[in-house]
Amino acid sequence: MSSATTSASGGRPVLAPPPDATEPVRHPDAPAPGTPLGPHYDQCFGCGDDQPYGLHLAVRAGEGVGVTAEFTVRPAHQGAPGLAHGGVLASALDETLGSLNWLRRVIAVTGRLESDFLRPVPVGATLHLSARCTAVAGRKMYASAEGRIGGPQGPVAVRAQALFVEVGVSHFTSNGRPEEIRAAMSDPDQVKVVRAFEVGP
Ligand SMILES: CCCCCCCC/C=C\CCCCCCCC(=O)SCCNC(=O)CCNC(=O)[C@H](O)C(C)(C)COP(=O)(O)OP(=O)(O)OC[C@H]1O[C@@H](n2cnc3c(N)ncnc32)[C@H](O)[C@@H]1OP(=O)(O)O
Repeated sequence: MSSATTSASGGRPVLAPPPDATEPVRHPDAPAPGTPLGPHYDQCFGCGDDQPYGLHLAVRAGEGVGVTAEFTVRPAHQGAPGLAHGGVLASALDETLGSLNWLRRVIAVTGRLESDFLRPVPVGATLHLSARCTAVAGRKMYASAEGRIGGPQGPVAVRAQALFVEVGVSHFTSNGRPEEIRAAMSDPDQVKVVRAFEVGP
């Protein structure tokens, strides 16, 4: 019987890139460091402007295949009184990590996300996030992220390692609820986002 940490990788620790992994490549048209990436979908819980209880994460391109982001914890994000819910913090890490794929112009979804919660994060605190892609192997993208509180140089409160898997647009059109897919396809801004991915490197 395979262990929980090796089951999806044929015996290899799942978040360690395989020997044939390569360095991530930043797409030539990736936005300059410091540029806001903007939401990939206005209803996204992580980055969407139209999600009232969402994280409204503001992600910016960094150097190489790296990003930074800020997320301010609101009362809707509590787990214990006055403290952020761990699942919400994991969502902030997931969204930040997911946005790395925009710099590669690859559509990818989270396959595995491992999170460490090192310090409690109070309501009102801003989590200063940074993420970078560490390796690519075929459709798999390996990445890590951390979130600091009290300022960009403050102590690390959360961190994560993740594996994203490249997918086509059909991942969404075949699996998403038809009414949201129809609405997204009739939104010219959303179609622009999809086209940008489809041009590819
Ligand atoms: C107009 C309408 C369209 C709109 C489009 C808008 C564009 C928007 C742009 C961007 C959106 C991005 C959204 C970001 C949001 C933040 C990120 C999220 O939260 S995403 C949601 C959570 N994640 C999922 O829901 C995935 C659910 N899982 C799956 O769908 C599949 O399991 C999937 C795609 C991950 C893999 O399935 P397979 O059948 O394609 O491929 P297999 O062969 O199973 O895996 C490929 C390789 O990956 C490894 N792998 C897969 N899962 C693994 C795991 N959990 N752990 C370790 N390795 C894993 C496998 O071992 C395999 O490796 P080997 O090639 O054999 O070496």
